[in-house]
Amino acid sequence: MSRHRVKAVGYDDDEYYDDDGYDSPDPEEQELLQRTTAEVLQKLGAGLPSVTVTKDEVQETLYYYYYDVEKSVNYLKGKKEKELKKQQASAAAQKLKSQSFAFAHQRLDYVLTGQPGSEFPTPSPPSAHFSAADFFRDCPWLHVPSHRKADILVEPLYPRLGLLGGAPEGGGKPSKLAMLAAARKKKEAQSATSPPETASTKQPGSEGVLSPDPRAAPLSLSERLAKSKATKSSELSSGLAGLRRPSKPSPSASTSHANKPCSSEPRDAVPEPSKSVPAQVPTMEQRSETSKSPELQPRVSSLRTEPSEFARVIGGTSAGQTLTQPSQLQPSDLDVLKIYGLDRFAEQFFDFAGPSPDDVVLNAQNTAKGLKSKSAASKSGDKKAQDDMANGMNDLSVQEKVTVKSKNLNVLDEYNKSKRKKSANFVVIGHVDAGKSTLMGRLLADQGAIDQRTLDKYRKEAEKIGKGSFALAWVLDQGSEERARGVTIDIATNKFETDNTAFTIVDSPGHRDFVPNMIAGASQADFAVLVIDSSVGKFESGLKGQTKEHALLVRSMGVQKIIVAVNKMDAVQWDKGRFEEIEQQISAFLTTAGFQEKNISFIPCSGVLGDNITRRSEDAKASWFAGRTLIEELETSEPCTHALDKPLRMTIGDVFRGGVQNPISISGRLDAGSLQIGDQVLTMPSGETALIRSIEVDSEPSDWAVAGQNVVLNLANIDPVHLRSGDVVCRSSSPIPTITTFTAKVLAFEHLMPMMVDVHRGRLHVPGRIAKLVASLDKASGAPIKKRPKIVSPGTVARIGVEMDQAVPLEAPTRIVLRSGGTTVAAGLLE
Ligand SMILES: Nc1nc2c(ncn2[C@@H]2O[C@H](COP(=O)(O)OP(=O)(O)OP(=O)(O)O)[C@@H](O)[C@H]2O)c(=O)[nH]1
Repeated sequence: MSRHRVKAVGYDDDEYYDDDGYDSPDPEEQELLQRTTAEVLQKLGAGLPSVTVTKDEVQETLYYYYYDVEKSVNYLKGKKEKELKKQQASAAAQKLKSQSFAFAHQRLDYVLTGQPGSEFPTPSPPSAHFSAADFFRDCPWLHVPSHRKADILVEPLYPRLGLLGGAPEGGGKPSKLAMLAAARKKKEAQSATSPPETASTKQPGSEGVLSPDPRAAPLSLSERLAKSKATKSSELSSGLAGLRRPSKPSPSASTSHANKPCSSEPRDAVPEPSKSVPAQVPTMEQRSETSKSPELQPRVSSLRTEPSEFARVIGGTSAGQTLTQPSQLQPSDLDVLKIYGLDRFAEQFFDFAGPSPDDVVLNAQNTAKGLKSKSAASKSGDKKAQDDMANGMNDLSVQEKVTVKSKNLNVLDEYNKSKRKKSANFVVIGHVDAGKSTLMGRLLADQGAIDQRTLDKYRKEAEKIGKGSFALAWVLDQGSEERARGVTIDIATNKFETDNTAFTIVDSPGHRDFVPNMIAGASQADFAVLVIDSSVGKFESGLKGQTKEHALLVRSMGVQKIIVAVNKMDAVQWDKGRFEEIEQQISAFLTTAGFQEKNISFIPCSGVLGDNITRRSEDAKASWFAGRTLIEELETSEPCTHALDKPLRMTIGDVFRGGVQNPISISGRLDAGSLQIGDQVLTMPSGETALIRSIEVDSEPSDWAVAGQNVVLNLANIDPVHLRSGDVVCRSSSPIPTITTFTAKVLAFEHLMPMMVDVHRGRLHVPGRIAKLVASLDKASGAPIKKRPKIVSPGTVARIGVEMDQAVPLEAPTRIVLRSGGTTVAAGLLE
């Protein structure tokens, strides 16, 4: 019959089940089933009204209990009660879940938008207890024995309150700084437009003035504190009223605040969830609109931590005032901070748009001193500064082009027509301390190029540092190090004029360490003045030193005329024999070095005394000398002829910044060609072009310049980074080539072989190497004597191949000097 019973009798399933699956009950049994079903339902309906039991369930139970009504009712009752409890539990859990979600939603909504009319929600206690311990019960790693737990101190995420962030719990008396600031405020208020203090306004024992309003009567600090307590509590009561449910005003708001005037916003100020919180999440547009809502601001501001008394004193807000500045934080920032409970500190600590605490203090101090507040200045000036900067940036233009109108002169015609004096450069060379600078100082002084007053000043200053004998040398040695050491370091140029000639002196250093500078000076010279110290022993040491080297160098650089000033003759009592001895030795050497006898002249002189410089010596011991004085000898020296009609070449001696009119200037001597104002020139090796804005020739403004003249060119339309000493100015139509290798005919000063050398040309010097010895040459004819020698001995003329590490502007026939290890090894002509 039934499955239950059929199974009990042990029938096989295959035998039991017919095709339709079930056997159908007989009518008698059906009647019993109907009757008992009705009974069960009747009984269940009385006991469990809310529980719905289906007819099938009842019949199934009756069938199970052999139509026993009592058993079936009990079973069904128990079952339904269990189900009911289960349903209730799950409903409670669902309700809690939805409540939590709604609360989070409300908080988020409140934080993001600050909906007007909404109140900050507080979660209601959950109806069902949720135990985290139960939830993690099966997590064994959480059950750490207490003896194994480490003591870990976790620093708070936010700074502790105090000072400007609000006074600590319990208030406390104001700090010294607060008192000091209060005193300053008092001074400020007294000096401001407030009415003079009367007996009625002045409170006995007042310690300071805390009135933010200069028109208001000043209050003492104690009054201020008292007022702060009262106003704050009332303000909080009223301010928070809108945030709480009217039916449940928090009594703690008034009491706790009254007791803690400086404490931060109490937690109990946070209202409970309100039904007025809209369930619908507003759109972003709505949020931004509502966040700007003015009526919301007091609510937002009232959520902030109240400033401390010190902050109020410094900031000038009264106790009744709350921080009503709109938040500088974005709602999203606050949202994140709220998660960590930092929201109430956020606006204080991250409000960078407002004045910092330091600014507040400084502003207060400045205000007391009558200075302009930094914040005020910055606020008002910020926009202006930004605008100025933007405009300034727009105004800036690297490509600012200057146009200068050229007069289109025929410069050579102008030169020929001009009555300008011939100009001559001479370089002063010789061993260190031979007296070169002193001699030139004397020359300049005697020629009136330097006034007596300046000389006296130099003398005084030189005596002060124990170098009185160098006073004349200071005319040329202008550098502080040069003066302190009594040694010339770099070349110095100075000018003086005679009736016929404008002379430029190039005083070079005698010390061997500064030979490169001497080479730069020699490259600008038409002729040379070799100064020799005639003192006993000094002449001899000079010969071994730089006397010969300098003479050789100037000759190698193309100087043909040389005047030998046998100096310090006073030190040898104008000994004629000494003079003749020196003359003989030097003459022999110079001739060997390539100077013609007719181009060599000797003058016995004394730079210190000025004998035979510009005037004949009056010393009787010097009466044996009947030759020319130095100035007479200079006058007879013809400057070199220069290639005026050749392409423009000018080696830059110096680059300097002038004034506003002439920001970039270069100086040097024109080696070849000519130029005029308005010319476009090319600088090499940079390859940059520049416009000639103006020209100075021998310190005089000029429209043009020709080869041989010392000029200052004021340039435009070029960045100074493209200009360096040693660079060459030329024209784009005939640029000077830049090369890395060359062949040169040189006179060897030392043994030459394939070796590392420095290549010097004027101010320019670059590292390189002698790559090959092509041939040694006959001195007179220049014909090769020996091809590919392994070594070239000193005094030999040779043709060599040189490679340089970088490309430099060089062209034949340029004079070059090769140095190695601090000595000059060769000098000659680039072929
Ligand atoms: N007795 C005497 N001393 C002189 C004479 N000329 C220069 N001196 C001294 O020689 C010293 C050196 O003089 P400087 O003019 O500095 O010599 P210098 O050749 O220019 O020296 P450097 O440029 O450093 O190589 C100084 O103490 C001068 O006073 C001179 O005619 N007679």
